[in-house]
Amino acid sequence: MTGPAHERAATAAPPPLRQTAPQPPADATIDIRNLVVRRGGREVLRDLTLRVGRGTITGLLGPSGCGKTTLMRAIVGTQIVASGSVTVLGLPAGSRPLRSRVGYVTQNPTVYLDLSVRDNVRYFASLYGRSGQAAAEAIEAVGLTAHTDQLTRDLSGGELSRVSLACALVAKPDLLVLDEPTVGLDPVLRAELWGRFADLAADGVTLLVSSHVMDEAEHCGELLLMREGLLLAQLTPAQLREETHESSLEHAFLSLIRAHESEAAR
Ligand SMILES: Nc1ncnc2c1ncn2[C@@H]1O[C@H](COP(=O)(O)OP(=O)(O)OP(=O)(O)O)[C@@H](O)[C@H]1O
Repeated sequence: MTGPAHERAATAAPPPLRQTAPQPPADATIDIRNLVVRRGGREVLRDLTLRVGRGTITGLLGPSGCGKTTLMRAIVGTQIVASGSVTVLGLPAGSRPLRSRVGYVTQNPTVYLDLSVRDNVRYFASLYGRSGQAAAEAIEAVGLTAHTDQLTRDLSGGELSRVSLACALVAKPDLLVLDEPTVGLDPVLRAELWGRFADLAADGVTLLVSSHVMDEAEHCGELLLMREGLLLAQLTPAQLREETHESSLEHAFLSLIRAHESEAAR
């Protein structure tokens, strides 16, 4: 989006960052300092500083175009950054040793359409030295056991994205970055996936999950709330409700945005 209003928004000095959630320890899984990213000649991430602790589920929330995917790309090391630092598991984002330790599932499923579900997941298993049994477990975890022998080209959109997720899960990464993993899933499957994410976090896996649906925020231990390339707040769902005096997380986020806008206008 271009235009005078947006250009003004991109150059206005951001109000102070609100970070009310308990700060994770120094050995945070993700440690970002003063990150600036430009795309198409525009600052799409504007001086972001945040830390994400190990074994947590962090929800990355904000309206379409606010920079969620760009931030995830910076974390997995596929985004050129203009300035600032992104450290993952103690190493610079994108460095070679992180390749097997960081899983990234994009919004566009990246699977081989001419292979079955099993063969896709087994292929990724072999890349990471995992067994056929691990592949079967990953397929089970995403609820696709009944489709194991089906060619992926014959799957529905939601099923296809779950194959991508299984391919990431089979590597048993320390950090799993998921871009809108529940889009197109029915409520039962959504609940099951969030249950699975909770199990992974309990095992020490760190999950960063983006969504633009605020009711997903309920499943997260902590939230990163973004708007127009800025991090508005890092806090828990309970803190968001408390700060805004709103019981619905959707209303709470809107209230936070309004408070931020009036702060910026002053
Ligand atoms: N390749 C590109 N070239 C120029 N600008 C881009 C490019 N990709 C993204 N942008 C812009 O960067 C901004 C952030 O995009 P990003 O995809 O990170 O947003 P998002 O929050 O993930 O959106 P959504 O929820 O719709 O996926 C948007 O304004 C977008 O138009």
